[in-house]
Amino acid sequence: MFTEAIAAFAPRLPLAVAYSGGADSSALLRACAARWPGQVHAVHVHHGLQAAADGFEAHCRSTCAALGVPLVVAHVQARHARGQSPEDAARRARYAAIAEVALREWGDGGPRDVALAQHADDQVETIVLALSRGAGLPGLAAMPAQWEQGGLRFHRPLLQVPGAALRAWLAAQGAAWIEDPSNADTAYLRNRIRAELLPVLERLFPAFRSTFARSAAHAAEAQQLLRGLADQDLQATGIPPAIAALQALPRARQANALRHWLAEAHGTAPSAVQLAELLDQIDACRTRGHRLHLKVGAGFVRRSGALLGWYNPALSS
Ligand SMILES: Nc1ncnc2c1ncn2[C@@H]1O[C@H](COP(=O)(O)OP(=O)(O)OP(=O)(O)O)[C@@H](O)[C@H]1O
Repeated sequence: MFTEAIAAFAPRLPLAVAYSGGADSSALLRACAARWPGQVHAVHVHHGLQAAADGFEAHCRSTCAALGVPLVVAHVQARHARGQSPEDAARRARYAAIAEVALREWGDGGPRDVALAQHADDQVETIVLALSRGAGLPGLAAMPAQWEQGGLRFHRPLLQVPGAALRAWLAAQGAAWIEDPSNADTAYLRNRIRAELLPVLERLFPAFRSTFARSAAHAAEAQQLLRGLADQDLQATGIPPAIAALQALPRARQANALRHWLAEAHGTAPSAVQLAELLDQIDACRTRGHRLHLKVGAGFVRRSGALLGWYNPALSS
């Protein structure tokens, strides 16, 4: 399964592999370096978060030297904002650091494609986590196999490969990797899902990796349609949206348009309760003197004349 996934992977060359030193990215790096000799780079992100980070970097340096793969190390200090998980903050900081390395170190003729080693088990964990917090379609769509950011194209070529297949391949190569101690830390829900839930799913639904992935793909497709609809509706309502134009839309379309407006213009997301309250208020807002002022996401939505507006008092002071 792993070798088939590598054979089917068709990035632009040269290619960079995001290499943590862990099992998954070690397998990806070795397989890519063997498939495209002299055309593969590695990038390692040193997280100031863990005491062990220096050891990870040293391991990556010696492996890359042995493989003849040029390695760049980027240092980040990921701090998470309130309401953001430390893992999310680390992930965002990591992708931004990789994009910066690409600009600074690789330059013209250097890699523009970057491969990440998330696999089918990671995808299932992402879907289960999304379900557990009542996520909508964007969350259920889970991780995309490809996206663009900072002028780079990121790929996840292993999303159909079970984690065990990667480790089996690596062990057969006699290759060493680092076991990140935080992967066994049961304080992280993701690790408990991996250790406790995945074995049960395996027993009850042996095809769960591919069926869950299919559901995620359906969600991603539906989300694309909703995005298109929100774009159309926001063209009609304007940005920020006019209250009367919102009222002309069915409630579910108002909700969809409002979610997109808040996410794209303000980087914030309403809770289900906040959105329901906002929709009720918009519906009730039929007279000139009607006030509207509600906590929404990380700030407030208020009426300003014929329009809605969003502000965050912490940012505007
Ligand atoms: N410190 C890092 N430097 C570079 N790339 C990283 C780093 N951490 C993670 N990645 C990339 O992001 C992918 C997903 O990261 P995640 O933290 O979910 O997995 P991981 O447990 O670190 O994976 P691996 O077994 O490859 O170490 C990794 O497979 C790797 O390609």
